Formats: sequence, structure tokens, C-alpha cells
Amino acid sequence: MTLVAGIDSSTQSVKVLVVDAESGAVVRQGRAAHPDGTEVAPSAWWTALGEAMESAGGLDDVAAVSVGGQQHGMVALDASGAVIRDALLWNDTRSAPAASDLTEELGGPQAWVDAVGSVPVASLTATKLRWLADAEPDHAAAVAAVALPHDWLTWQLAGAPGIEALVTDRSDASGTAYFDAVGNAYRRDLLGLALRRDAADVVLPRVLGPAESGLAMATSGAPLGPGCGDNAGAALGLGLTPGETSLSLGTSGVVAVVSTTPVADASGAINGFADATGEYLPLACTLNAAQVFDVFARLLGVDHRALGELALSAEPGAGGLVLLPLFNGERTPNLPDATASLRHMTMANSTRANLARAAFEGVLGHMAYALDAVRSFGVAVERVSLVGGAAKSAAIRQLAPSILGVEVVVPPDGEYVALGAAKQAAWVASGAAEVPVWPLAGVETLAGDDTPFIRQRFAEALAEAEGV
Ligand SMILES: Nc1ncnc2c1ncn2[C@@H]1O[C@H](COP(=O)(O)OP(=O)(O)O)[C@@H](O)[C@H]1O
Ligand SMILES: O=C(CO)[C@@H](O)[C@H](O)COP(=O)(O)O
Repeated sequence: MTLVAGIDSSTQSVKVLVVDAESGAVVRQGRAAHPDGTEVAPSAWWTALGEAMESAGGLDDVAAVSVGGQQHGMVALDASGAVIRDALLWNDTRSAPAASDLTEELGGPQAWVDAVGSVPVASLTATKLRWLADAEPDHAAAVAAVALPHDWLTWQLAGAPGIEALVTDRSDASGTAYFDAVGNAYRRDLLGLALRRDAADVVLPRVLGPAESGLAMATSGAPLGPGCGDNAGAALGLGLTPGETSLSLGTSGVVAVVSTTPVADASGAINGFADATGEYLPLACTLNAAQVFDVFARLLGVDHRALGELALSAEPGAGGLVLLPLFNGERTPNLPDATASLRHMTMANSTRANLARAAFEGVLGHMAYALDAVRSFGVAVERVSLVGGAAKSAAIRQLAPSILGVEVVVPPDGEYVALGAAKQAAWVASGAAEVPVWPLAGVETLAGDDTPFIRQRFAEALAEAEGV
């Protein structure tokens, strides 16, 4: 049996899957936690990856390895390849003013979507580099290379062979705001704009083809795949084809659709990213998803299962409560300074069950808003494939079809980003022209009575928060 490995270095943890390259069956797996916070030393990812690989039984026997990871994080390296400062993650909002400045300096949102498919928001790498240039000019001056989390880990697995050897893929490069996924080229002028200097000499990872290998494992010599952004990894793991949509509830809430054509959304709600096969992956991403359940479970003194049971014991509509779950500020819509609020509390409706229900309706109502943003580009979304940590929740599975108003396809419990990375590794190992097809056994399709009033109330509350 030929084995391959897929890695998902996500916001909260790293997952490693060792998989049969023929069937996609998971043979061994491991995981390890990442530190909390939106500013993290990349060495912590490397340590966690070492632990996860060890708990997966090591990778010495695999034919190829590929790394998927959280998108956008700024890993700034000096000429020796040393990390200059802790990475700013995708959910760090300190670069929101830099995002506004950059947007204006290029001539507004339309100029950015024409150039790179996305309007700058604090999540995107270019805005973090501008923040660095303004807040830490000495660090900015030392930048000799910029990598993303998955690029940096791929390079570490290869033994960190000098910054010129860095590689990436089109899906993650498309989230930097200095890569044009339509022209398949870096926009060094935009990198320079972000860094406030001529960036001709800054090393950017070479963008590999979907099944191309640029580096090999330092330990075993097995080829390393190009890797991918985590949302592109999930699409690959799910085997989504053009027109099909995923809904991920991890730290981020993401609606992503595989598309053969790019989307240019000057409103900024949709990012015009690329997928991991050569197509596009327009997506809407929020900063507040699974952690909202963590907060409410803690507040109510219960575990996730009991939180779900409490929510299901309440009536649809949570007795009138509406949660705007903008705990971490928000990216979609772009409200980086927003905070969460619970509206319409009365003595009568302030019950534990209604509070739990409001958490689920708030997160799923927000995802319905994201679905509408995708639909506004002519994508007919009637079905979503549900992945991410909160997809394990029985209450999410039960409530999602009614609140979203679509069918919800639930694949077997698994780590779909890591599976997508493993599929990419299998593609690299096989040298085949087409990506492997790994059928998913035991997919459930869930439907429910539509409850449009929940979406409506949520959309009204969000519009109020936006001041529209
Ligand atoms: N049964 C559950 N119900 C709700 N949330 C859950 C459940 N199980 C895990 N989670 C949450 O899922 C999140 C982790 O999901 P994951 O997709 O791995 O995140 P990330 O990719 O951002 O690291 C955590 O916030 C965790 O508490
Ligand atoms: O910023 C985005 C997508 O644009 C996020 O989806 C990150 O890629 C982090 O993902 P998770 O760790 O929450 O899965």
C-alpha cells in the first residue's frame, strides 16, 4: 500500500493524516494544539507539527507529504531565513487602518479587485506588511522574504534550505493581496506599496503548479507537494466540483464555492481567491464561528453537547433574542472594531435555553448572510457541504438546514483540510494528470423546515451594526 500524508496547520491546532494513496482511507492520524491568540511564534507551529507527526506514527514511510494551513498569516523572514517577529494571523485586526489606507492609495476597491481579486481587509497579508512598515520600521527594513504559514512549514520540513527555496501554491498566494490569480503573477508593485519601499529584492515563494513538488522532506527525501490554503484544502478533500459550495465552521466561518471563473466583488464581501486545482475559490469569511460556541458553553457552564441540547430545547427564534456574534471584530462585513451584542432581552426570554439557541442562530444567521453574498454573484447555492470543528455538533447539523434555508450535506466525521492536503500529496506521488478521486462513504444529506424569519432578523441586526 502506498501511503501519503496530509497536514492541516490551522488556527487552533495541527492535524496530520496518513492515508492510503489509492483509496483515501485514513490509516493513522495525530494532532497537537496551537497557542491561543492572533500573534503567534511560527516556532510554536513547528513544535506542534513535530508532536502531531509523532502521534501519527511518524512520516518515514510515506511517499509524499503536503501541507495545508490557515491563510494570510504574515511570516516575515530576514536574509538568513530567521523569523523577524511573531506572525500576525488572519484574525488579527490591528492592520484595519492599513487596509483602508492601501485601498485608498491604489484608487479604491475596484482598483484592488481588478488587480488581485480582493479588497484589502485586515486579514490579508499585504495589510499586515503595511502595519509592519508603519509600526515597526526596523523590522520592515529587515524583511528579505515573506511566507505564509503553510509555505513556512513546507520549507521547515525540507530543512529550511535558504529563503530562495521557498515555495507556495496559487490558492494561498491568492490570499496575500499581492498575487493576481487571473494573471498568475505576483504584483510586486503592491508588495512595495504595502512595505513602503522598492520590493524588487524581497523573496516571495515560487508558486508551484497544483501537483508540482519543489522541495523534499529533509528526513526521508519524500517529495513535498505545493500545499494549499485551508479552504482550498477542504474543497479538495471534499472533492467539490465547479458550482459546489462548502461551509466551514472552524475559528473562521467560511462559505466557499469552486468556480471556473474569477469573481470580482468591489463590496469586499467575497474574496476572489484561487483553489488548489487551477480553478477559483471565491469565498466569504467571518472572524466569529466555532469559538462563539466555546464562549457560550463556558458562560453557561456546560460542554458542547449540553449546549446543543439546551439550544434544541428552545423554540426557533430564541424567544426574540438575537445574537450578533462579532466578538473578534468582523471581516464580513468589514467591521474590525465591532463587538458582540445580544439584543431584545426581557425577563421572560432570558433563559439558558434561549441564550444557547441565540448562539446557534447568530452563527448560522451570519453564515446565511455569507451565502447570500455568494449568491449575489449568480451562484445558485441550494446545498452546502459542512466541515470544520463545529460540524461535529449534533445541534448544528439539526439547525443548519432550517436557518440557512438550504440542504446540508454532512460528510463522515473527518479532517477535510488535511485530507485535501493528503490528496494533493497523492497527486504529486502519482504523477497523474488528474487529481485522485476518493469517494466519501456515508455522506448524509439533511433538510429541514425553512425558518426565513431568523435570517431576516439577523440581517436587520447586522445592517443596523453596519449603520445602513
Ligand atoms: N461539538 C462541537 N460543537 C461546537 N463546537 C465544537 C465542537 N467540537 C469542536 N468544536 C469547536 O471547533 C473549533 C475547532 O475547529 P477547527 O475546524 O479545528 O478550527 P480551526 O481550523 O480554526 O483550527 C473549536 O473552537 C472547538 O471548540
Ligand atoms: O482567513 C481565512 C480565509 O480567508 C480563514 O479561513 C483562515 O484560513 C483560517 O481558517 P480556520 O483555521 O478557521 O479554518
